[in-house]
Amino acid sequence: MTFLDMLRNAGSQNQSMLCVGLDPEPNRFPAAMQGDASKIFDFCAAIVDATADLVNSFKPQIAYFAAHRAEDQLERLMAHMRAVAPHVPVILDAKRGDIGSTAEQYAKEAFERYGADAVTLSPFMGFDSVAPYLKYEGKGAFLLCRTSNPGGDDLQARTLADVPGSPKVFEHVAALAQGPWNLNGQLGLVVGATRPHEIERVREIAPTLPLLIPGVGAQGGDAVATVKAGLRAHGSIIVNSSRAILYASSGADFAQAARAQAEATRETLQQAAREAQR
Ligand SMILES: O=c1ccn([C@@H]2O[C@H](COP(=O)(O)O)[C@@H](O)[C@H]2O)c(=O)[nH]1
Repeated sequence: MTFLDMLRNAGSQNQSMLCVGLDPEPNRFPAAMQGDASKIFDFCAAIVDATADLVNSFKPQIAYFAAHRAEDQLERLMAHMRAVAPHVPVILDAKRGDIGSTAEQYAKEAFERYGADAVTLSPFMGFDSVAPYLKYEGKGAFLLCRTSNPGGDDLQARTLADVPGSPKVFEHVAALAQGPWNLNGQLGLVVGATRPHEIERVREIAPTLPLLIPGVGAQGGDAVATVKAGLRAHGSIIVNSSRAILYASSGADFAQAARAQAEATRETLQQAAREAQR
């Protein structure tokens, strides 16, 4: 089954646009595990088990594993997600971008080593840095377009004077992903929930692409405005929240608290979708 099929199925089975982000920081684990990087798998698996029926996807962020030499735990977690929630796609947040020969290795890492269903990529090095991922049939690739961080303005909001219509950089990325770069319909875009007006703009340019939208929760993005902007066209949306769910409680009840927070966030998103459809 392709990434897009899985996303559609999980979204309708779980009635959800929510993606739970897996950004494990051992210093924020509950007392019995605190500071212990060998517990990364246990912590994340408990979150996955508690939320698998509430999400349309999971998004492990690879830096949180690699920083603790815990790639083996990420491999175990990928296998665990496949076992307990085979219908839920997993987006590996790696934000890779490199020359073609190196990109081939990164693609192998994401899709063969970790068995991800989709990956995040930086488009900054151009199409030949993206193409190796598209050789993996049915896998998804999300290009950074208009990111949630303040520094996203530094380059993404600049104007490209030598491209017809003088688009901003993020508009050009959206147009490339909707058009010439999207050879087999595998591309999506990353757009921050902190920028609902620009989600609208991206939707005008890229009406059919799936949008991965981080920034609700800890970064303060507007979940309701995000859904209304993202659902203006036909593509699906994946609204990520990581820390607000993972660390909803610092106690032994962290998994139950994560479930409650995920449930509330899912309901906020669904309610916004209902209002948008009125
Ligand atoms: O523009 C972007 C692209 C990616 N991210 C990633 O999403 C999560 C957000 O975590 P929160 O705890 O919900 O803030 C994190 O993994 C980022 O690396 C992003 O925030 N913005």
